[in-house]
Amino acid sequence: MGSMDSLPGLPALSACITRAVQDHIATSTEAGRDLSPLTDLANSVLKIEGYIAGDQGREGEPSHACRRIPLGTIDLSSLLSQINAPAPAPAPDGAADGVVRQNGAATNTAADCTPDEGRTSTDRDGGGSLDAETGSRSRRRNLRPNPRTRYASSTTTSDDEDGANPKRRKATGGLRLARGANRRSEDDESDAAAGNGSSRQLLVNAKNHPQRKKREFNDVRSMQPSTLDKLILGIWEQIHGSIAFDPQIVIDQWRESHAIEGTELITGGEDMTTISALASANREFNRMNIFCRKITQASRCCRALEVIVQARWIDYYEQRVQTLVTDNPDVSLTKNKMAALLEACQDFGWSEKELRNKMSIWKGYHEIKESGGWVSLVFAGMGIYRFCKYRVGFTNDALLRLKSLRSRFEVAADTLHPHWRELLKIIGEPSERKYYGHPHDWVVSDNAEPIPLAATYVQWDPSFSFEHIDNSVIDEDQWGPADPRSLELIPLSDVHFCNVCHERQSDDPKVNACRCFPNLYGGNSGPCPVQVFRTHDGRNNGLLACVPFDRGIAIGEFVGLITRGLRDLDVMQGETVAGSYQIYQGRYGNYTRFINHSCNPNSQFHRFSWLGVQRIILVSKGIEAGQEITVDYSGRYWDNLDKECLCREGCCRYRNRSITSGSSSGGVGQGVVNGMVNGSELT
Ligand SMILES: C[S@@+](CC[C@H](N)C(=O)[O-])C[C@H]1O[C@@H](n2cnc3c(N)ncnc32)[C@H](O)[C@@H]1O
Repeated sequence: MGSMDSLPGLPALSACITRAVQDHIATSTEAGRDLSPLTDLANSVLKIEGYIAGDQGREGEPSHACRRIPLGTIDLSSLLSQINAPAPAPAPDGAADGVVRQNGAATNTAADCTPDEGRTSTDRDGGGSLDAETGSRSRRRNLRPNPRTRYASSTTTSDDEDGANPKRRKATGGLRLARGANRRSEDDESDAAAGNGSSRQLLVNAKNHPQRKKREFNDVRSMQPSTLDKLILGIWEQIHGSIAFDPQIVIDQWRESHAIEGTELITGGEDMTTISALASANREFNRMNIFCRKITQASRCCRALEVIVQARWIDYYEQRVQTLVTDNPDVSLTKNKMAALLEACQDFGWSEKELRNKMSIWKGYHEIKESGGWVSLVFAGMGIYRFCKYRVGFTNDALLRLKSLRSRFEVAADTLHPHWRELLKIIGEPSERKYYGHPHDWVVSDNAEPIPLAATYVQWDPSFSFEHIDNSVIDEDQWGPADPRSLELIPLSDVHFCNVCHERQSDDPKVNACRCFPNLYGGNSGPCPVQVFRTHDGRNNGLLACVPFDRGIAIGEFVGLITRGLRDLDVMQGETVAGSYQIYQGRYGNYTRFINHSCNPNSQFHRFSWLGVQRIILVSKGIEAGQEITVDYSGRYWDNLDKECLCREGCCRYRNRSITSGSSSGGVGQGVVNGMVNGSELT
């Protein structure tokens, strides 16, 4: 019988099969499926063997011999015990983690499945125990117990959150939704404590929040997005990115580069010592950063210009062919095309082959423009070249998908980069801006024109208005200049440390060392890649993720008017040493106001302190690009809402309820009566 050594490739195959078994166990457990056939074998070892069909046998063996190939064994007891038992500390050699033994040797299964052979099992899966709330990809990774997941335990105390009492997490997964009686009684208790039985409240789950997955050096995503996905993600990232897109900068930069002393940085190039000397001085380094940023911006505009001109060239080429066909009706189409091509070759100074190669890519740009509009070309970034060169996934469906995104791209681009269309003037295309205001002043849908936000509320509130703000505003009539969210009655110091990572916090990026939620705090926040969208199922609007939000990433802070004493309006309620305060999003706030409820949500509210001030932030539990962002409003909210839940989850807790009176405003809760929905008590 052949040994694994003598059959190259089989260890990898074996590892893949083993991994499939592990995945099956993991996903079945998370989905709550019955694993009894396996658990009955909990003390056993699963042996995997294969046959090679039509195998001629090895030299010296009869050709009809059916060769059995040992593909390894899986220690079920170790695998199942990780799922069912409290998490042990990670074994340094991965031996406790679904180890596969092949011919006696312990082998790292995933490493064999992927090209990065050098990884140890500790490298690979570093974090996460089995967790019911994670997306399937993370679930697979989370087979390994993670000593860092103390927040996730349903038994953790608030001490845990401060890091004072780290406990191992229960394998049941603290992020699992508490359901039924337990959940309701928990809610009721908190209600009673707050003396707030009648308001609709969202629940901040203070005891745990989704932990960000630590990116490992060798982390390989098991499911790579398709090339079209990458292209689309690239467009969203460029639109929401930190680099301002303004074609004017190309011209300004050109002028500036000749006017300032640093001209030699781009024109001289004669000696690198000039650059080194400049960089060594702090001031000069700073200047160099700004210069470099401007050049990067300019280059991005130039690259966009190049792509749109090349796509436009295809239109001109086709027009030229048409003219030739009209002028030479007796000449075949192919010959007319060749004639047009050769004319162009002369002007370009390229060979026919060179031009044909380039044309095939430019035709790709042209097709993308026809579907996704100029906006998708302008913001596509470098990925577009590869997409058009290799045409992986460049199908009609892909083009239809781009078409459905076109107006969504335009809303984001027009509102975040108001001048981008100026580039289109150069190619003789209309350049008037279509969408004004804030990105979230528009409600988008696939395959339909965006509509103004106010139009989607007018049936409940004819005078609806909503101002988008980045930071909460203190209602001074109620609180004076003091911020009731402040965690210290008398501020002891101007220096603040994070109560999670214990690092220094500052709005100045040079001073800040807290990286807990870097997209929100620490000086480098940008526009959040989300859009308000039309739901068409009775929930009015909702919030859509344009890009993926990995588990543990903050989506946004719940901001609004910090006030108190509001009645019959829906508010988020907070609690600090100063007492109770309310965050009211009725007239101003941010995109967190548009998040709908789900009984199986993909985000959750979480308390965080920034610069000594309590914040309520929305943290992702793992959200894919294009998914609706949802949160669990909690029983306290639904107890006071005369409406059925439309989340359509199998585990829905608030559907088929008996509705007592007329539903609040018939739809969205932010109508005439309630002005704004939300409410939570921060206990
Ligand atoms: C914070 S708002 C969310 C945004 C809201 N859909 C809108 O268009 O403004 C909460 C309101 O949205 C509606 N809503 C949210 N989630 C829902 C759900 N799962 N089922 C039914 N209605 C929901 C309810 O009217 C609720 O009062």
